[in-house]
Amino acid sequence: MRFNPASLKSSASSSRWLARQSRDPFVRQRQAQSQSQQSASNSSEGGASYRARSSFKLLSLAKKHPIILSPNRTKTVVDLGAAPGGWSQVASNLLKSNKARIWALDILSMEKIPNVDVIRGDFLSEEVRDELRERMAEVGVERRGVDTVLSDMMAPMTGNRTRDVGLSLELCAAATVFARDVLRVGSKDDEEITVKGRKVFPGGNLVIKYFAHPDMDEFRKLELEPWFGKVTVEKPKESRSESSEAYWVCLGFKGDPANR
Ligand SMILES: C[S@@+](CC[C@H](N)C(=O)[O-])C[C@H]1O[C@@H](n2cnc3c(N)ncnc32)[C@H](O)[C@@H]1O
Repeated sequence: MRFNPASLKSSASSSRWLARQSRDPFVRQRQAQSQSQQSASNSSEGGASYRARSSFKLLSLAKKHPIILSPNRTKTVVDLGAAPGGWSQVASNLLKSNKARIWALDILSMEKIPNVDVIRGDFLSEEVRDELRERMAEVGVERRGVDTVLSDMMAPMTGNRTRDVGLSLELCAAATVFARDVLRVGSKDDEEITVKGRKVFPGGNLVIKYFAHPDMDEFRKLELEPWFGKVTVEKPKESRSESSEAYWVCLGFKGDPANR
C-alpha cells in the first residue's frame, strides 16, 4: 500500500474532531435524544433539551455562580445576543418555579421560549435599546432594577485580530453601559445572604462574553471592577480551548463609584 500524507493528515484531524465531538455535551445530548426517539417505549422524560451548544457554557457558569440564575432570587433577566435562544432556554428552565421575566434581544430572529419576551434589533442602535427599556418598563422593572444581565453578543469574526477585538470591545462597552443603568443596586441588608453555601454579593449581576486581549483587561479594571462586588474571569470547559472567547462574571452591582 502506498503512503499517502494527505490521508494521514485528514485522518489525524478527523480523529481530533471525533474526540472533540465525544466530549461535547451538546452532541451527547443530541445523541441521547435521537436514541430515545428511536425507542418506541421511551417517554419524553429526562433533562431539558437545548437548541444551542452555548447553553452548556451558561449552565457551567451558573453552576459555579448560582446567584446569576437563582430560582429563589432572580426575578428578571435580560439576555443580549440571544439567538438562537440557548441561554434564554437555560434561564427559562432554571427560573421556571419563580415565573421570572426574561427579555431576549438579537439582530436575528428566534423561536418562542416560555416566559421570554423577544426583541429583534441591533443593540448598538439607541432606538432598539429604547424599545427594550419600554418593554421592561411595562412591568415596572425600573423600580426594582434587573437581577441579571447576560451578554453573549459576538459580531461575525473578520480574522483581523485588531478589528475583532475592537468589535468585541464595542459590544462589551454597550452591554456594560446598559447594565450599569438597569441593574439592581445592592443594599447592605442583603449582605449576609448565601446561595448554595456561598456568600452572595448584594446587587444585580452581569455576565459578558469578551475576546481575550490586553485592552480587555484594562476595560475590566476600569469599567467593571469598581462597579461590582467581585468580577471573575471564566473560561467554561464547554468553550473550545482554541477560541479566544472568555466571560466576565460580575457579581453584586454596587452602583456608580463616584456616588459612594
Ligand atoms: C454566540 S451567539 C449567541 C448564542 C446565544 N447565547 C444562545 O445561547 O443561543 C452571538 C449572537 O450575538 C448576536 N449579536 C451580535 N451583534 C449584535 C448586536 N449588535 N445586537 C444584537 N445582537 C447581536 C448575533 O446575532 C448572535 O446571534
